[in-house]
Amino acid sequence: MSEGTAPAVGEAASVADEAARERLLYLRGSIDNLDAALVHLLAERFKCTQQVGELKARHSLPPADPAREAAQIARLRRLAEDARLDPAFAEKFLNFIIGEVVQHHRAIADRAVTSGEARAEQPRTTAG
Ligand SMILES: O=C(O)C(=O)C[C@]1(C(=O)O)C=C[C@@H](O)C=C1
Repeated sequence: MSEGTAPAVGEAASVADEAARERLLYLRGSIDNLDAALVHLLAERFKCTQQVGELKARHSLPPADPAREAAQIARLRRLAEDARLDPAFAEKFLNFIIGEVVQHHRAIADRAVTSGEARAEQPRTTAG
């Protein structure tokens, strides 16, 4: 800005541009931190579901549990509403993750069957 005079129109615009650029950088820093947190949270979730998949395969339990999924979706929609997040988006996001988990569960179950690790069905008794 030239000293002792009002800023020229172009100068004022470039000061505003500079402030906008700084704000954008600041917000992008937060977005990067949040994306990193999401990756870590998802990694922890998949560590748990990996163990669930192995447990289910060992005990010949079905990979998907629609009743559990319905309860999770209803809960997440409520949480999203409270947090002012679009519940339809929350549902789509959870369905996307669960779809991936079920695929992993199926792959684990297939491997368990091939390697003979899956627990064989209990033979039916004739008595009773
Ligand atoms: O809780 C289970 O039974 C899981 O296998 C985990 C999970 C999930 O990702 O939350 C995945 C598949 C099921 O249909 C339900 C839930």
